[in-house]
Amino acid sequence: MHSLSVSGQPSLLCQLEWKSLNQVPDSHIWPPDLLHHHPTSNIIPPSSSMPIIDLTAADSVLIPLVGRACETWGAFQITGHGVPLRLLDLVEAQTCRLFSLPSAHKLRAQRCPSGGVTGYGPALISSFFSKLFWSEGFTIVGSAQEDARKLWPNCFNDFCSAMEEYSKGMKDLSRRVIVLMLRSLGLSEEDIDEVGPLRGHDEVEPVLQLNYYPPCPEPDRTMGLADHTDSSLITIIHQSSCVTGLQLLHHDESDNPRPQWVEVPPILGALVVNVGDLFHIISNGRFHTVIHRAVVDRTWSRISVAYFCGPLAHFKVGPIQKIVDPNHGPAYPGITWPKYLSLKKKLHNETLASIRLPLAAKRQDDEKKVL
Ligand SMILES: C=C1C[C@]23C[C@H]1CC[C@H]2[C@@]12CCC[C@@](C)(C(=O)O1)[C@H]2[C@@H]3C(=O)O
Ligand SMILES: O=C(O)CCC(=O)C(=O)O
Ligand SMILES: [Fe+2]
Repeated sequence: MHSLSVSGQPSLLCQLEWKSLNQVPDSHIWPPDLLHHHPTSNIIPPSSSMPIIDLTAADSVLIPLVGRACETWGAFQITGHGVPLRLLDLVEAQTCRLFSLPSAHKLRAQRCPSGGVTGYGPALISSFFSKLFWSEGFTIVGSAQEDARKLWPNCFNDFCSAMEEYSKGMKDLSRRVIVLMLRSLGLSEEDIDEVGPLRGHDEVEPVLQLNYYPPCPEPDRTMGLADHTDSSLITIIHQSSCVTGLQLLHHDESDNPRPQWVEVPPILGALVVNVGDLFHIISNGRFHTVIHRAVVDRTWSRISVAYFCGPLAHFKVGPIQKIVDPNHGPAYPGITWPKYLSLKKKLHNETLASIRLPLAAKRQDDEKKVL
């Protein structure tokens, strides 16, 4: 997927020696208005909690559960997914090994400042903010070999084989989850083969984002990873099992008129599935693309490994015709993943709104007015 390019990241990497700091430097202090909008403390316990779905159940049980989770939360945790704990521990250990390297060493694999996607650096969305994130990232598109060689010229293999095995596991799992999601929209197995975004799934280059959030002396003054939606169809996240950090913005319509940040509790061996922007598009807006962020902890560091599952680069993703209500028409045009990403690098959280089509009913009204 070399056609993916997200540029505009800060060329100067402010690489901190996190451990030496006993307060947050100005470069990482987030303005109170941004933090005020989304306070990191005072999280009201939600009246319902995020769905946890055990994939060992029968498909007939899973399909409605998955559908409801995607419509109401845009995210859910999965257990019984078949990815062995050994593999989750392995990928976490290799991620830990990478981020434990000395700063100067990690910078050898720095993401190319003029528009690179792969390599070491702040998360790509960091270019939208004047303050830096309390985190480090490492992005792998396809093979990790080139960058891993720069980090460990003589022993890059352990890292690469862990990432490869993990990506393979995630690829199979993402297919399974996507099929359940499509079935919940009313598509049959045959429909999925015909129209589904899974065409060429095996050839899609895996995208992995490794995130490291060091302990922070003043966690309420900074941000690990600011609120965003993922561009993918779905993202599968493994988070370290003892520290909370991932939060979802959830709108609990029954009780609370305002959306609230809800913590995603780490559960040993469970994985988090996020609905991304592209699935929101193919479901014609029925599935909720979830706004999420990561906050940091005073005492503990945290690691997460996110697998972004998207369609083949040339595949145009648009609302699936069979599920579009003819009275309203499609809410979005067809778009490829690389095209969507290039818009996202300019518009960030406004991207979906920028391509949304007026409702067919409204279009007809407007057309009548012109006549
Ligand atoms: C395939 C993808 C998806 C990307 C861009 C590109 C490679 C890295 C991904 C992330 C990972 C971190 C959050 C995010 C928001 C970011 O800053 O970089 C993601 C972004 C997206 O989902 O838009
Ligand atoms: O650290 C986390 O749990 C979230 C990571 C994330 O949202 C991402 O990589 O896109
Ligand atoms: Fe994300």
